[in-house]
Amino acid sequence: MIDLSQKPAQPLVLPSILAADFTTLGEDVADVLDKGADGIHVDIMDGHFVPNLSIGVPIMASLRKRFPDAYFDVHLMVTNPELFVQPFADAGADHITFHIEATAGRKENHEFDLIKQIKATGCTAGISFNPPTTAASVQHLVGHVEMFLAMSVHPGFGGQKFIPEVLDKIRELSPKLPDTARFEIDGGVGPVNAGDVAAAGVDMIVAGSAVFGAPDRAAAIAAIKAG
Ligand SMILES: O=C(CO)[C@@H](O)[C@H](O)COP(=O)(O)O
Repeated sequence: MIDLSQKPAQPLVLPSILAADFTTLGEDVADVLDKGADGIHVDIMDGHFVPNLSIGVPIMASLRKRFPDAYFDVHLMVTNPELFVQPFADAGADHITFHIEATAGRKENHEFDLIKQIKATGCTAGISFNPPTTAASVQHLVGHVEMFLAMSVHPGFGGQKFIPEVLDKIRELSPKLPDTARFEIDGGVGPVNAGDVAAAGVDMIVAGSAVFGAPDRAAAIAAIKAG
């Protein structure tokens, strides 16, 4: 089980189930957990915040039932995160991340209300920011969330090309995090650029196609961790 308050010796790898085969999801998840994945990244898309749909609460509940000891990192790419925090927590999420962009135009301090709501469920809380969003936009949440998640592709789809400019934002923000918070990256990461993202200050790597699409998933996970 991942403890976000502890810095891992090597980056943790969390395969994104968006790249799994949904007809054999349970087997795919079992396989990557067996082959060294530290947890599973669960991408939730509402077709509004991002131009795509993914999965909902029943899949999260089924995953938790089948994998009682696995770590599930839920990433809400949705316009109204407050509607989904409790349902995903009840379904078995360990951690819930929402987007700072989803708080734009909402009432003042909406992000703090969301963090409080997530923590009240017993989950840890994370904040995500898209490639065009500055590090300064989330800096006020240092000390309030257990995870910062930098999107290194425009959210909505797996298999996109890594946006290297995101590394500058990670270099800027990661030194400001307390030892008890983690920095995660998501999108276009695999063995070829894992070393660069780790050097920039990331200690949790979401990898979809680079893991589920690899001919040897154990080797892919090991290579991402090794950097
Ligand atoms: O959230 C997203 C995309 O919105 C990611 O989790 C991707 O699904 C990661 O997939 P790869 O880029 O690693 O294939």
